[in-house]
Amino acid sequence: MDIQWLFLILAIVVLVFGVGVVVANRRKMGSGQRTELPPRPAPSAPSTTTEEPEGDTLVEEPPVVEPEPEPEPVKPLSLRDRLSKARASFSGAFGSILGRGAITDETWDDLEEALLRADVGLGVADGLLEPLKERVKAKEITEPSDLLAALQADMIARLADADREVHFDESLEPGQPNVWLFVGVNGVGKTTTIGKVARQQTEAGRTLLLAAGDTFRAAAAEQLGTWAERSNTEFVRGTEGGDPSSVIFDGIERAASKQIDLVLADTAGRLHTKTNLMEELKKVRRVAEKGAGTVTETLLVIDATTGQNGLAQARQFSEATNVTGVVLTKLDGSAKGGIVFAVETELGIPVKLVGVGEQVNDLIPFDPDEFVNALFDTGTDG
Ligand SMILES: Nc1nc2c(ncn2[C@@H]2O[C@H](COP(=O)(O)OP(=O)(O)OP(=O)(O)O)[C@@H](O)[C@H]2O)c(=O)[nH]1
Repeated sequence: MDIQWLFLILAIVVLVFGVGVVVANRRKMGSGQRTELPPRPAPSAPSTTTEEPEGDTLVEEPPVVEPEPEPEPVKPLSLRDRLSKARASFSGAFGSILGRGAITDETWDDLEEALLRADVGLGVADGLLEPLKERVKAKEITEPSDLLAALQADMIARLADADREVHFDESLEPGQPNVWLFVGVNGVGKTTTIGKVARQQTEAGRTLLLAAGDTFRAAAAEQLGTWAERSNTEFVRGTEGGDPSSVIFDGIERAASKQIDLVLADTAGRLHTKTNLMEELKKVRRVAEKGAGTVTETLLVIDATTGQNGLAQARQFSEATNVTGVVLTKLDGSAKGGIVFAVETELGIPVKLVGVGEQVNDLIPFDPDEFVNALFDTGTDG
């Protein structure tokens, strides 16, 4: 064989062997890489893509998002929760009465004290307890628990039969707005109450205008303006120290021209001039009735924390103007919820709405059953 041919055959053998070794090494390396891959992120990792070699392509996995834990539902406070201070006036007395096991002289002292502390007034306290004493004397009631149940029922009965509707006259023509006047001394929560009513009435589908007839304090008008913005209602205000009646008159005229359903009118609780407040309120009412509107409610706003003082105010206001209902505010912070009984029994004015907090939904229709039951429900207070 020619030496050249020998070299050529040798070179081919070496080449074939070399390629075989390289391919075998590559295979080996390929399988080694796979085992050295970093571990896959756990499903809960926030990363949204996972790279995993599969041949030469990168596979995108859908993001693994763990569901957010359900937020604990916020339980709205019940009337019972809001009345914790008022209930405290009763719970101590009820505890001692039930603890004694029999109806004694102390039972009557405890009950009278609890009722007076809650500010129902002496007349109402006597009116509630005297008939019960007769029933105990006649052995119709013998157990302390039955006595408390009878008192609870009598308190509910005393508040029954009142017309608690806030009146809106649907029969008035467009251009003849209903007018609700809000009266009461400063700081009782008039402006806040108007804001809450505005929101509720707007949600009920009525169109509204708020008239800032309290011209004593510029801040009061500004506060009302903010409520008007929040509930997207029309708003009329006057100059500071201006005539409250004219602001309300202008408001009613504007509402009439725009065919607005309802005007909520804030009034002064104090005046710049020496004019008597009550005379001013009479004038407000006269002027409000002069134009296109009809006053269908005059709501007296009373701060429940003032107890019997509130009663004195109610008497004065009702003598000056035809008060058709009471709004009792701040019942949530008051131990003197008994004022409800004093106002209704002594003045015959129904409590129509109660304020139980500062938020827009914290104004609710007054429900005697719910109210009295909340006062007596001392079960879990300890
Ligand atoms: N806790 C509680 N606070 C209330 C309630 N109603 C009103 N308030 C608060 O009482 C304060 C006085 O309320 P306003 O609405 O400004 O009282 P006002 O009668 O208009 O007083 P002036 O603006 O001074 O005429 C504010 O801080 C209100 O948030 C209620 O039902 N519960």
